[in-house]
Amino acid sequence: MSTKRTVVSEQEALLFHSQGRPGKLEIVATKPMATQRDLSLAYSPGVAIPVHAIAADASTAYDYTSKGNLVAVISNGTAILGLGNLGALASKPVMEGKAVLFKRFADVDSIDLEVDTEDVEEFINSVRYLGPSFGGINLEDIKAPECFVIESRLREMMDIPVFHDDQHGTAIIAAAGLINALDLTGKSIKDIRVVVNGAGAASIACIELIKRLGLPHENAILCDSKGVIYQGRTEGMNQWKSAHAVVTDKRSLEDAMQGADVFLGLSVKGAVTREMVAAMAPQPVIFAMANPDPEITPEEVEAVRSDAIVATGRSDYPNQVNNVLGFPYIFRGALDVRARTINDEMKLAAAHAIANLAREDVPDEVAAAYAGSRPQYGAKYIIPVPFDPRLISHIPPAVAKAAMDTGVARRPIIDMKVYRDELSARLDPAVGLFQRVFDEVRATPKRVVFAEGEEEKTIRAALAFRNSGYGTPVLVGREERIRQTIEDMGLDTEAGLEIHNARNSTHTTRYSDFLYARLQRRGQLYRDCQRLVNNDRNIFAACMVANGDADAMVTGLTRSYAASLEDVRKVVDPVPGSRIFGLSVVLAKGRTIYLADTAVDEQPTPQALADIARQSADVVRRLGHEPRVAFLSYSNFGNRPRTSSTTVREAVALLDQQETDFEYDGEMMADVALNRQLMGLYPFMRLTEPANVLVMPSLSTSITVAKILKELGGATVIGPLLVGMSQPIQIVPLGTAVSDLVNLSALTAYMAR
Ligand SMILES: NC(=O)C1=CN([C@@H]2O[C@H](COP(=O)(O)OP(=O)(O)OC[C@H]3O[C@@H](n4cnc5c(N)ncnc54)[C@H](OP(=O)(O)O)[C@@H]3O)[C@@H](O)[C@H]2O)C=CC1
Ligand SMILES: CC(=O)C(=O)O
Ligand SMILES: [Mg+2]
Repeated sequence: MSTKRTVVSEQEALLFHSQGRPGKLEIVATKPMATQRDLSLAYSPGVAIPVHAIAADASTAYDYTSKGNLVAVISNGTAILGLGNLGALASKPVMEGKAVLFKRFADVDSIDLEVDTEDVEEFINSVRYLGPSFGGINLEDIKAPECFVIESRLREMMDIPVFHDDQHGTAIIAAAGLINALDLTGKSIKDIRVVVNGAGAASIACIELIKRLGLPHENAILCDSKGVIYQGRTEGMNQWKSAHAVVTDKRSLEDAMQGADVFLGLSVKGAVTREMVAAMAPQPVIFAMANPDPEITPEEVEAVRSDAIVATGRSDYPNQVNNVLGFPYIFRGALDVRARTINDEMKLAAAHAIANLAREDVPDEVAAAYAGSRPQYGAKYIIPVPFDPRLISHIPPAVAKAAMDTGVARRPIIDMKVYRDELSARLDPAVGLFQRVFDEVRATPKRVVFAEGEEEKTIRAALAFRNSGYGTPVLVGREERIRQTIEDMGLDTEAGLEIHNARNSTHTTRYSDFLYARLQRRGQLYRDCQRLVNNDRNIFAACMVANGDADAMVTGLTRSYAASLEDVRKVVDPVPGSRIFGLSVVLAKGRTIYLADTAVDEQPTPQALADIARQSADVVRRLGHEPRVAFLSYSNFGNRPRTSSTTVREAVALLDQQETDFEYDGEMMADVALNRQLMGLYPFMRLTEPANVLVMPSLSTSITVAKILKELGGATVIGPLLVGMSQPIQIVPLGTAVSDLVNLSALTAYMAR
């Protein structure tokens, strides 16, 4: 529930998709392919053995291939979101998107397949023979009524789950939201009057599931582009619409909305007016779920009804009723029991699991996923957000259990508690961490000054910073030049950006006075200070922060780290008693590891290493991790004592003499620090879990390690964060990419809170 709306521009969306490797997906091998032997095992001749095994017993395909964790997202693009029939190829970004959401939220591997036909038989024939490849089929954005025929025929033909997400995924989430909305308004499903706008894939499935929950047939009115679906209507009808036709004299959506308790919109943008909402019953429930733009916005509803419970399909309003809350977890549960199908019992189990989760108290670590504001079950929180880390351990077990209870599970789960723990462990904790940090920045936006304001990369980062709702970017540079660059790049307007030209700023006298007071006894005349403020953008930007005109600063794209640091140090001091150093954040293999010092001290003394450990532990805690510090060297606990390992040992001994509130130990090698089994070789080790903070013996080691991890290890390396300054100021490495610059700016803003 972000308090600030995230706006993405068209350019950003295109750049996001085109940058680096085009698209959002790649395929990665799970086995080594390095040697002749690997090749002999993976391919001929070794591969013949699993071939024979599978031919003899089909169920072993789940053991020897990726089938059991692989879902195909298949579309023909005839109903892409609410954008209409734009064809198979145009649907690919959405299908790739669904595939990556499968991975991100439930660790399900997924591939998109776009089938270029609108013919029902051709489509069915393209999919029906693909069963051996996959553990499940997620049909997507196929328009009604063809989708009903396609899904039901494929369900009959295939022995794996075939699930049209726009139908059932949406129905499950809408049902979960409705269960809670009715609970909150004290209305019974037996008594309410429901209007559904749209009579396509999503709407028909929603109304069917809600009727299964107890809504009487005659209490629901469906509308489509021709108005109310009444008994006897002939225009634009089909058997699925007819099944929900009622006897009524209402003919338009406007008529139907009179006195209705619930509105479910699965149609198109702007289909509902304020007048229609005003005419609804007290405490109306309005789910305007058309994507990307709802039938009516929450602001418009709010203008006429303060007693409504409102949901949309979007992530930037409270109550996101979107099938992303369901499909990753529903398939996770179905795959884990090797289900033959996803039946109604499994769908209802998922709906209840989601509804129940919203009623549970939100623990501290989960509150973090909610943009700093702890959600409380109520009108603005009827349903969990997609980033709620509890979804993975709540929904799949409910789905799996229902599959087992209804006899469609081919491999029952023996111990649900163990299964739940395994599910939680599947999520990458780093993603959650940064989501939390960035959400908190959005909740308390900051003014961040970008010293190198004329650089194209800086401008892009500043616009992304603004669009992400992190705060107001302040660019230092010449206005004309910056405006021209923005125009040349074909980018958005500069609205929401501030530009300060150091040469004609009204602040320069104040900053020169400030700088002179600091530097007069360091050999600088007043006019030297004036020149620095006027000419050096790092000095000007740092003065803005030091004088309270900005909350934080970012620089470094165009100068060496050391030169930028030297500039900044003229204006800002370290925190008294603290040391200045760099802390890099490494995200790799689902782990977050912090490396220090990656920026400043070439050959730290034992005291410096001890200080770096202590200060790193503080920062890591502020970022939401419990620090476990390993002092690294080329030896383990004195087994090869030389000068450099002795320095590290002395650092540990120094910390031993101080009062500390975090785990640390050393010296040790990196593999011992990170690998639980190897840790076991040293039973006296004081770390209870593998380390997450690695204090490196020297600058050259730490920077080398960070660079190798990034280039060869596939790790994301953020930073280094500059630690120990009395103001939140960050220096990025030369040539940093725009996305890293945005991440570091957001982290800087976070540190400024
Ligand atoms: N929030 C979520 O999770 C989800 C949202 N959706 C959204 O629901 C919408 C429909 O998707 P889907 O069911 O897959 O698409 P379909 O093409 O299957 O159905 C679209 C339906 O909308 C109706 N419609 C179109 N224009 C209007 C109008 N002005 N007034 C009333 N009804 C209208 C069509 O009427 P007719 O039959 O007369 O042509 C049709 O019944 C999309 O906006 C989609 O983004 C879908 C899935 C999930
Ligand atoms: C969310 C989704 O699947 C849709 O709008 O089509
Ligand atoms: Mg869809």
